[in-house]
Amino acid sequence: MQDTLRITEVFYSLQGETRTAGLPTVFVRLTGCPLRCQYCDSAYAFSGGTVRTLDSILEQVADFRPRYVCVTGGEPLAQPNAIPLLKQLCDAGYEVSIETSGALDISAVDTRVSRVLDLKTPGSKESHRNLYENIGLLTANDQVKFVICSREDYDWAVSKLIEYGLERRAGEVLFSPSHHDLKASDLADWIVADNLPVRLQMQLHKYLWNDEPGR
Ligand SMILES: C[S@@+](CC[C@H](N)C(=O)[O-])C[C@H]1O[C@@H](n2cnc3c(N)ncnc32)[C@H](O)[C@@H]1O
Ligand SMILES: Nc1nc2[nH]cc(C(=O)O)c2c(=O)[nH]1
Ligand code: SF4
Ligand SMILES: [Mg+2]
Repeated sequence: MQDTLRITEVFYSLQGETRTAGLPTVFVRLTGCPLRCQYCDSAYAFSGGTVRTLDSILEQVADFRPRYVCVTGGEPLAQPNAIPLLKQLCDAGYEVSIETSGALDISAVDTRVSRVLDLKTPGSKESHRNLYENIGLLTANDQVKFVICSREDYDWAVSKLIEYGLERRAGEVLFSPSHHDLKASDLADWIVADNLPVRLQMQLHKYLWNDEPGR
Protein backbone atom coordinates (compact mmCIF):
# COMPACT_ATOMS: atom_id res chain seq x y z
CA MET A 1 0.00 0.00 0.00
CA GLN A 2 1.52 3.31 -1.08
CA ASP A 3 1.40 6.46 1.09
CA THR A 4 -1.76 8.47 0.41
CA LEU A 5 -3.40 11.77 1.30
CA ARG A 6 -6.98 13.00 0.98
CA ILE A 7 -6.80 16.03 -1.32
CA THR A 8 -9.45 18.67 -2.14
CA GLU A 9 -7.60 20.44 -4.95
CA VAL A 10 -4.25 21.19 -6.59
CA PHE A 11 -4.14 24.51 -8.46
CA TYR A 12 -1.75 27.14 -9.77
CA SER A 13 -2.43 30.75 -8.80
CA LEU A 14 -0.78 33.83 -7.32
CA GLN A 15 0.00 33.45 -3.64
CA GLY A 16 -2.50 35.74 -1.95
CA GLU A 17 -0.93 35.76 1.50
CA THR A 18 2.32 35.68 3.51
CA ARG A 19 5.80 36.91 2.53
CA THR A 20 5.54 35.45 -0.99
CA ALA A 21 2.23 37.22 -1.76
CA GLY A 22 1.94 37.98 -5.46
CA LEU A 23 4.25 35.18 -6.61
CA PRO A 24 3.01 32.28 -8.80
CA THR A 25 2.52 29.29 -6.51
CA VAL A 26 1.09 25.77 -6.69
CA PHE A 27 -1.43 25.09 -3.89
CA VAL A 28 -2.03 21.61 -2.53
CA ARG A 29 -5.19 21.72 -0.41
CA LEU A 30 -5.59 18.77 1.96
CA THR A 31 -9.07 17.68 3.02
CA GLY A 32 -10.37 17.77 6.59
CA CYS A 33 -9.93 20.01 9.64
CA PRO A 34 -10.54 19.42 13.35
CA LEU A 35 -11.26 23.16 13.91
CA ARG A 36 -14.25 25.27 12.91
CA CYS A 37 -13.08 28.90 12.78
CA GLN A 38 -16.21 31.05 12.44
CA TYR A 39 -14.73 32.93 9.43
CA CYS A 40 -13.31 29.95 7.54
CA ASP A 41 -13.21 30.65 3.80
CA SER A 42 -12.22 27.05 2.97
CA ALA A 43 -15.08 25.09 4.57
CA TYR A 44 -15.52 23.26 1.25
CA ALA A 45 -12.32 21.38 2.23
CA PHE A 46 -13.79 19.99 5.46
CA SER A 47 -15.03 16.83 3.70
CA GLY A 48 -15.03 15.06 0.36
CA GLY A 49 -11.80 15.13 -1.60
CA THR A 50 -9.95 12.32 -3.32
CA VAL A 51 -7.49 9.84 -1.85
CA ARG A 52 -4.28 10.09 -3.87
CA THR A 53 -0.77 8.72 -3.69
CA LEU A 54 2.07 11.08 -2.82
CA ASP A 55 3.63 10.21 -6.19
CA SER A 56 0.56 11.35 -8.12
CA ILE A 57 0.44 14.64 -6.18
CA LEU A 58 4.17 15.24 -6.78
CA GLU A 59 3.72 14.55 -10.51
CA GLN A 60 0.84 17.02 -10.77
CA VAL A 61 2.85 19.70 -8.93
CA ALA A 62 5.84 19.10 -11.25
CA ASP A 63 3.65 19.60 -14.35
CA PHE A 64 3.24 23.29 -13.38
CA ARG A 65 7.05 23.77 -13.13
CA PRO A 66 6.63 26.06 -10.09
CA ARG A 67 9.18 27.70 -7.85
CA TYR A 68 6.79 28.00 -4.88
CA VAL A 69 4.49 25.32 -3.44
CA CYS A 70 2.03 26.00 -0.59
CA VAL A 71 0.45 23.13 1.32
CA THR A 72 -2.83 24.23 2.91
CA GLY A 73 -6.28 22.91 3.73
CA GLY A 74 -8.31 22.14 5.70
CA GLU A 75 -5.65 21.46 8.27
CA PRO A 76 -2.70 19.83 6.51
CA LEU A 77 -1.09 18.50 9.70
CA ALA A 78 -4.25 16.53 10.56
CA GLN A 79 -3.03 13.92 8.02
CA PRO A 80 0.24 12.23 9.06
CA ASN A 81 1.37 11.82 5.45
CA ALA A 82 1.59 15.61 5.12
CA ILE A 83 5.03 15.22 6.75
CA PRO A 84 6.56 13.02 3.97
CA LEU A 85 4.81 15.12 1.31
CA LEU A 86 6.48 18.28 2.62
CA LYS A 87 9.89 16.58 2.73
CA GLN A 88 9.56 15.24 -0.80
CA LEU A 89 8.48 18.67 -2.11
CA CYS A 90 11.64 20.16 -0.55
CA ASP A 91 13.78 17.35 -1.98
CA ALA A 92 12.34 18.16 -5.44
CA GLY A 93 13.80 21.67 -5.07
CA TYR A 94 10.68 23.81 -4.53
CA GLU A 95 10.37 26.62 -1.98
CA VAL A 96 7.71 25.12 0.23
CA SER A 97 5.36 26.67 2.78
CA ILE A 98 2.65 25.21 4.96
CA GLU A 99 -0.36 27.04 6.35
CA THR A 100 -1.33 25.55 9.69
CA SER A 101 -3.77 26.42 12.45
CA GLY A 102 -1.24 26.10 15.26
CA ALA A 103 -3.45 23.50 16.93
CA LEU A 104 -1.16 20.60 15.95
CA ASP A 105 2.49 19.94 16.74
CA ILE A 106 4.74 21.40 14.01
CA SER A 107 7.96 19.74 15.23
CA ALA A 108 8.07 17.01 12.56
CA VAL A 109 7.78 19.46 9.64
CA ASP A 110 10.97 19.66 7.55
CA THR A 111 12.88 22.79 8.62
CA ARG A 112 13.31 23.78 4.96
CA VAL A 113 9.56 24.46 4.93
CA SER A 114 8.36 27.94 5.92
CA ARG A 115 5.73 27.21 8.53
CA VAL A 116 2.97 29.81 8.53
CA LEU A 117 1.54 29.44 12.01
CA ASP A 118 -1.88 31.01 12.49
CA LEU A 119 -2.36 31.83 16.17
CA LYS A 120 -6.13 31.63 16.46
CA THR A 121 -7.66 34.78 17.94
CA PRO A 122 -10.70 34.79 20.28
CA GLY A 123 -12.82 36.03 17.35
CA SER A 124 -12.16 32.79 15.47
CA LYS A 125 -13.90 30.94 18.34
CA GLU A 126 -11.05 28.41 18.25
CA SER A 127 -8.35 30.15 20.32
CA HIS A 128 -8.61 27.42 22.99
CA ARG A 129 -6.99 25.09 20.43
CA ASN A 130 -3.70 27.05 20.18
CA LEU A 131 -0.68 24.88 21.05
CA TYR A 132 1.68 27.49 22.48
CA GLU A 133 4.58 24.98 22.57
CA ASN A 134 4.81 25.53 18.80
CA ILE A 135 6.07 29.08 19.35
CA GLY A 136 9.31 27.78 20.87
CA LEU A 137 10.02 25.87 17.63
CA LEU A 138 9.81 28.86 15.28
CA THR A 139 12.83 30.08 13.30
CA ALA A 140 13.54 33.00 10.97
CA ASN A 141 12.28 30.81 8.09
CA ASP A 142 8.81 30.72 9.67
CA GLN A 143 5.91 33.17 9.81
CA VAL A 144 3.28 33.88 12.46
CA LYS A 145 -0.15 35.10 11.45
CA PHE A 146 -3.08 36.62 13.32
CA VAL A 147 -6.45 36.78 11.56
CA ILE A 148 -8.14 39.69 13.31
CA CYS A 149 -11.93 40.04 13.58
CA SER A 150 -12.29 43.11 15.85
CA ARG A 151 -10.46 45.68 17.98
CA GLU A 152 -10.58 43.14 20.84
CA ASP A 153 -8.76 40.60 18.63
CA TYR A 154 -6.20 43.26 17.71
CA ASP A 155 -5.48 44.02 21.38
CA TRP A 156 -5.17 40.28 22.06
CA ALA A 157 -2.74 39.85 19.13
CA VAL A 158 -0.59 42.75 20.38
CA SER A 159 -0.46 41.15 23.84
CA LYS A 160 0.77 37.84 22.32
CA LEU A 161 3.28 39.70 20.14
CA ILE A 162 4.78 41.31 23.24
CA GLU A 163 4.47 38.28 25.56
CA TYR A 164 6.38 35.97 23.17
CA GLY A 165 8.59 38.53 21.37
CA LEU A 166 7.24 37.06 18.15
CA GLU A 167 9.05 39.45 15.78
CA ARG A 168 12.36 38.08 17.12
CA ARG A 169 11.32 34.42 16.82
CA ALA A 170 9.80 34.36 13.33
CA GLY A 171 10.86 35.95 10.04
CA GLU A 172 7.49 37.66 9.61
CA VAL A 173 4.58 38.56 11.86
CA LEU A 174 1.46 38.99 9.74
CA PHE A 175 -1.73 40.78 10.80
CA SER A 176 -4.61 39.96 8.47
CA PRO A 177 -8.14 41.33 8.67
CA SER A 178 -10.78 38.62 8.80
CA HIS A 179 -12.52 39.06 5.46
CA HIS A 180 -16.09 40.40 6.02
CA ASP A 181 -15.42 40.99 9.77
CA LEU A 182 -12.91 43.89 9.81
CA LYS A 183 -11.99 46.71 7.40
CA ALA A 184 -8.35 46.46 6.29
CA SER A 185 -8.01 50.24 6.64
CA ASP A 186 -8.98 50.08 10.34
CA LEU A 187 -6.33 47.45 10.97
CA ALA A 188 -3.79 49.49 8.97
CA ASP A 189 -4.52 52.60 11.07
CA TRP A 190 -4.08 50.69 14.35
CA ILE A 191 -0.75 49.18 13.23
CA VAL A 192 0.61 52.60 12.28
CA ALA A 193 -0.72 54.27 15.46
CA ASP A 194 1.02 51.64 17.60
CA ASN A 195 4.18 51.52 15.41
CA LEU A 196 4.06 47.70 15.42
CA PRO A 197 6.81 45.50 13.88
CA VAL A 198 4.24 43.56 11.85
CA ARG A 199 3.18 43.35 8.22
CA LEU A 200 -0.43 44.02 7.19
CA GLN A 201 -1.54 41.14 5.02
CA MET A 202 -4.48 41.40 2.64
CA GLN A 203 -5.79 38.30 0.88
CA LEU A 204 -4.78 39.36 -2.62
CA HIS A 205 -6.73 36.55 -4.32
CA LYS A 206 -10.01 37.89 -2.88
CA TYR A 207 -9.41 41.28 -4.50
CA LEU A 208 -8.44 39.62 -7.80
CA TRP A 209 -11.01 36.83 -7.97
CA ASN A 210 -13.48 37.41 -5.13
CA ASP A 211 -13.77 34.14 -3.19
CA GLU A 212 -13.74 31.51 -5.95
CA PRO A 213 -12.35 28.11 -4.93
CA GLY A 214 -9.29 27.04 -6.88
CA ARG A 215 -7.91 30.62 -7.30
C1 LIG B 1 -8.14 28.13 5.21
S1 LIG B 1 -6.77 28.10 6.33
C2 LIG B 1 -6.01 26.53 5.98
C3 LIG B 1 -4.78 26.26 6.80
C4 LIG B 1 -5.00 26.08 8.31
N1 LIG B 1 -6.16 25.33 8.62
C5 LIG B 1 -5.03 27.41 9.01
O1 LIG B 1 -6.07 27.78 9.57
O2 LIG B 1 -4.00 28.10 8.98
C6 LIG B 1 -5.57 29.23 5.54
C7 LIG B 1 -5.52 30.61 6.11
O3 LIG B 1 -6.67 31.33 5.69
C8 LIG B 1 -7.09 32.13 6.78
N2 LIG B 1 -8.48 32.50 6.61
C9 LIG B 1 -9.55 31.68 6.53
N3 LIG B 1 -10.68 32.37 6.41
C10 LIG B 1 -10.33 33.68 6.41
C11 LIG B 1 -11.05 34.91 6.34
N4 LIG B 1 -12.39 34.93 6.24
N5 LIG B 1 -10.36 36.07 6.36
C12 LIG B 1 -9.00 36.05 6.46
N6 LIG B 1 -8.26 34.94 6.55
C13 LIG B 1 -8.92 33.77 6.54
C14 LIG B 1 -6.88 31.22 7.95
O4 LIG B 1 -6.96 31.89 9.19
C15 LIG B 1 -5.52 30.65 7.64
O5 LIG B 1 -4.51 31.53 8.09
N1 LIG C 1 -4.41 32.58 -4.34
C1 LIG C 1 -4.54 32.00 -3.14
N2 LIG C 1 -3.61 32.23 -2.20
C2 LIG C 1 -3.77 31.60 -1.02
N3 LIG C 1 -2.94 31.63 0.05
C3 LIG C 1 -3.44 30.85 1.02
C4 LIG C 1 -4.62 30.27 0.58
C5 LIG C 1 -5.39 29.30 1.40
O1 LIG C 1 -6.58 29.08 1.14
O2 LIG C 1 -4.80 28.73 2.31
C6 LIG C 1 -4.84 30.75 -0.71
C7 LIG C 1 -5.84 30.55 -1.72
O3 LIG C 1 -6.84 29.87 -1.54
N4 LIG C 1 -5.62 31.20 -2.90
S1 SF4 D 1 -8.19 25.86 11.06
FE1 SF4 D 1 -8.01 26.67 8.97
S2 SF4 D 1 -9.21 25.28 7.66
FE2 SF4 D 1 -9.73 24.82 9.79
S3 SF4 D 1 -11.57 25.99 10.16
FE3 SF4 D 1 -9.85 27.28 10.81
S4 SF4 D 1 -9.30 28.52 9.00
FE4 SF4 D 1 -10.62 26.84 8.30
MG1 LIG E 1 -8.17 30.35 0.69
